Order: sequence, then C-alpha cells, then structure tokens
Amino acid sequence: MPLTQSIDSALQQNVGQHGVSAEALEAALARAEGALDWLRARHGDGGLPLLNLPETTSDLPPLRDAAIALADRATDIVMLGTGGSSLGGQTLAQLAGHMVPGVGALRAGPRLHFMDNLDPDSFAALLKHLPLQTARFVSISKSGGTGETLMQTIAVLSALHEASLGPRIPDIFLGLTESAKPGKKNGLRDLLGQYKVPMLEHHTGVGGRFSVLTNVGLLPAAMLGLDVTAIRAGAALAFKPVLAKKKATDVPAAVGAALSVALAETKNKGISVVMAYADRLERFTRWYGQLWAESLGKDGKGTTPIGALGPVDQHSQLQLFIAGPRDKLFTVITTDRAGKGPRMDKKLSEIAGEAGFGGKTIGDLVGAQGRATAETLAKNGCPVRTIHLPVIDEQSMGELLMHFMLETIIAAHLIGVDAFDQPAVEEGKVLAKKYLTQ
Ligand SMILES: O=P(O)(O)OC[C@H]1O[C@](O)(CO)[C@@H](O)[C@@H]1O
Repeated sequence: MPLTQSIDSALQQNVGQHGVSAEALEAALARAEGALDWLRARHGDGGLPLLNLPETTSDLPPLRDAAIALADRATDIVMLGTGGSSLGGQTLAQLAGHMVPGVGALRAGPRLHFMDNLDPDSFAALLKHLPLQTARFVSISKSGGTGETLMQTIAVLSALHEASLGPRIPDIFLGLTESAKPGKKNGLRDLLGQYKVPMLEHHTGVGGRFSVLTNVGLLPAAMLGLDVTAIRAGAALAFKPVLAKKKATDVPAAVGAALSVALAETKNKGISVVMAYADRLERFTRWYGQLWAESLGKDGKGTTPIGALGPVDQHSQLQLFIAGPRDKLFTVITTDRAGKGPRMDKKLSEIAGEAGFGGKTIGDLVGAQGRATAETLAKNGCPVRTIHLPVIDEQSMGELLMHFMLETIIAAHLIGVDAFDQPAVEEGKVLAKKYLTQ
C-alpha cells in the first residue's frame, strides 16, 4: 500500500500565521510543473539515470550473485566508504534489523560494519577484534579518490597481509567504483587492481547521495537477504504520478517540495525536521540529511535538515521543537503500530499507576505518540506534514527513498540550484590533504 502524505497541518488556514498561505503554496506548485516536465524529459532521454532505475531489473541477478558469493560463510562484512557511498546501504540494512538501536547486535549473522566515519580509535578497534579469517570487505567510492575510504582500504589490506591472508584478498574483497576515465586518477581502482580484487561498476550518472537504488545501496541489502526487486518496485510507485503526467498538486514529492520552499521563502522556515516513529527509520533520517543538505545548500540557499526519532526525541528535542524559534517545518513519519509488540499486564500496569496501559501494546503507545506529537506541534502553530507508511518493508522503503530524492530534485529546481554537485566541500578536502603532508 503506498505511502500517504498530508500537509493539512502545515496550511495557514489550519495552523495560523506560521503555516503556508494558499497563495504561496499555489505559486510554488505552479513553478513545480516545470520540474515535473524536466523529470519526464530526463526519464525519456535517459539524462538522469536515477529515474530509469525503478523499472530496471536486469542488473539485479548479478548483484544478488555477488552479494551471496561474498557473504558465503562470512561472520562479518565490513563496508568501507563514506557519505553517499554508505548511508543508503545503512538505511536499507536497518530494514533488515541491522544497527537497530538496542537490538541490532542480536540479529543473526553476518554482522555488518559500516565504517562510514573515519576515527582512528574505531578503526584500530575494528582491526583488533575482527575475525579476519572469516571477514569480508567491500570498498565503495564513486570517485575512487575519497581520502577516508582510501585510508580505510589501505589499513585493511595491510592488516590482511600481516595476518598472512594476502593471497585470499581477491576472494574476500570487493570494490565498487566508477569505471576508469582517461586522465582521471581513481586511487581505489588502482589500489584494488594490484590485488586483482573483483570490481563492480558505480553508475557514472548517479551521484553518491542518489545511489541507494543502485548497487551501492542494493549490494548490502542483498547480502542481508532483502528483496531488492521490491525496493525498486517501491521506487516506481513514487515516480508513477510524475510519469502519469499528474498535476503537481497530485504528486506527493512535488507537494512536499513546494511546501518546503514556500515556507522557507515566505515564512523563514529554514530548518526541515524529519521525525520518524520507527527505529528502523533512524538511518533513513541520516540519509535524508545528506541528500537534502548537499543537494540544496548552495548560493546562500537551502534549508537545514534535522533528523529526529520518536518517541525518544520527545524526551530530548521536542521542547525546543514546540516552544523554541519558529523556524521549522516538521515532517512526522508514522507507520501502523496498533496491537504490535509486548502487551501490558493489567495488574502490573495498575501497580505502576498506569491502569490505562492494561491490555495495550507498546505499539499502541508509539502509534498514539506519533499522532499526538504531530497534533501538538500543529496546535502550537508549527507547520507539520505527515507521512504514513502502513508497513515498513522493502517496497515502502523504496517508495520513501524515491519520494525524498524526487522531492529534493524538485526543491532544487524551485530554488534554482544544481541538485547534483557539491562544490563547497572540495575546498576543505584539499586543505586537509595539504595539512597531512606538512
Ligand atoms: O563516493 P565518493 O566519491 O567516495 O564520495 C563520498 C562522499 O563525498 C562527497 O563527495 C562529499 O565530499 C559526497 O557527495 C559523497 O557521497
């Protein structure tokens, strides 16, 4: 069942002065028509390969084979790569129970380790405790030149040599990067090429933060046994109204983008909070953070993404959300929770002074909390958009991911920036490499 979105609680007529006015929303939606035309044209001419991925299935069997071969008898799979080369995989892996707060460590093997951040203590600990004999490694970098990923890869190769596992490197390592381009150094390809490590191709036309539906995201998903075909099918659902030439008002991603841009332009809502009421969407909020920030933060424009998790962040950030500065648009994501999880014993509930808990489940409370948070924000005049996924599975996750990629591209069109580059981060990278050699 497709996701449902409602922006009723973000409208000025419902939440008051901090909501979007009908005129501003209408104007932004009218401008979004141009973005939808552009998306349809790129789908037609293949100019934005991301848009053709949902209908593509031919690449999935080899991807599954590579995943199964690598995961065979592995106790641990170490994913090396950062940002867009990691967050999509993490998001999908969480769907399979990996890195779920509190219980991720309980899931059956293989254990996945996403070494997304670079930290000397963490990496030293990884190499110290990892059973190298039964570990596998995947190094992912679109450019092949990201310092963090290269250092991680070099460190692992050295550790394997020290453990006398050098000859096994081609069997236990996989690389994923762009194909060699004349005149462009690809350090990762060169490095792994020395060891004859099998290389998967990173789609040249799909940037890292948009790569979750390519092998970058789907490889770890397949390793964990997720249905990658259903992920793509879910993405197709999100793109369907665009292809069906629906008006912007009937395309959820266009409505979300128009709302966000109109609120930023007319009501100074410079922060976009995405609060998900499901542990298995925690990594999704991080993925969304990179997608939104790196795609839109240009030329003094863009809004700042904040990820939040419910109900835990009710006990941390909600005070500020409700009563702090009026600079935010809220997106509350919920899923069907009623009747799920442990049921509360009546007697014990009475003793705890919560007779109302008796016979209810944890899911009943979380469901009520998601609803209550959205309503409380709105009652306090904060603009809220709600997104509801009946279930969190491969299809709904594919749909959610594609929804937000489309929303981001449409928002970029509305504010007049290029969604697909990130020129500002290059300066710091160059400087860091200079300091390293000084
Ligand atoms: O996949 P790569 O080329 O290693 O890049 C990793 C990340 O670094 C960035 O280029 C930013 O520095 C992101 O856009 C990207 O997701």
